[in-house]
Amino acid sequence: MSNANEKRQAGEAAIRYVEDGAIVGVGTGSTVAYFIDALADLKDRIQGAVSSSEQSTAHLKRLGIPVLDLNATGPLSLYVDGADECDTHKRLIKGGGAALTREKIVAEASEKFICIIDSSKQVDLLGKFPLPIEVIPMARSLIGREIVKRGGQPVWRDGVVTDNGNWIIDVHGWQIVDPVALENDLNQLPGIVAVGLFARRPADVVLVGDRVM
Ligand SMILES: O=C[C@H](O)[C@H](O)[C@H](O)COP(=O)(O)O
Repeated sequence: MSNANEKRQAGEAAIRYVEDGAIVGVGTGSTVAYFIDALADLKDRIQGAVSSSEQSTAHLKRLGIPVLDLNATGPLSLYVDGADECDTHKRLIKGGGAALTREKIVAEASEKFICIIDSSKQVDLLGKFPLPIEVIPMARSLIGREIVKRGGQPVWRDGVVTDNGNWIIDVHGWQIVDPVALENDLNQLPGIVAVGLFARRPADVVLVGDRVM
């Protein structure tokens, strides 16, 4: 079961990685919400944030933190985000909140990725949490069939439209022994926008509550 106290501790602990003058990449979700709250106390000491979702953008703006365009900022020094699962190599499943594609873009643009989680997210093997995949709507069935060929059970997250206007398929039943190989394989399929596996680009630091993993 997830632990709100550990999420808050992790969100607040991540603040120690924020340097004066920084532009901070900001993820999405309930753990990141604690980070955004804490970041507001530093808003006069940073240039602003690059956001990974409309939800985080609204939260940042509400607290008076400038939201900047990644095309204008160039590379970022720091990205802070939560996860749905994290293995011992800091490889992640993300996308429970459907924000995976923009999260992946901001993570890729950032030098350091700090992942903030509670202890319920720690696993030895990724895959108990259904793997979210963002797909172009017309490719939903095509991708569903490709997933079945690979032994997964695809479930359309009916009614959910991502910030990019696409759909989400959650894949149940995969025990992900080689996350890099699966990520690379799925990335080849036309119609997949992004896979919620962060294995090619794992986190650099994982905070479980206020403790470095
Ligand atoms: O799409 C959502 C994101 O990947 C979140 O970072 C992830 O689902 C974890 O969210 P939470 O901190 O609410 O558990």
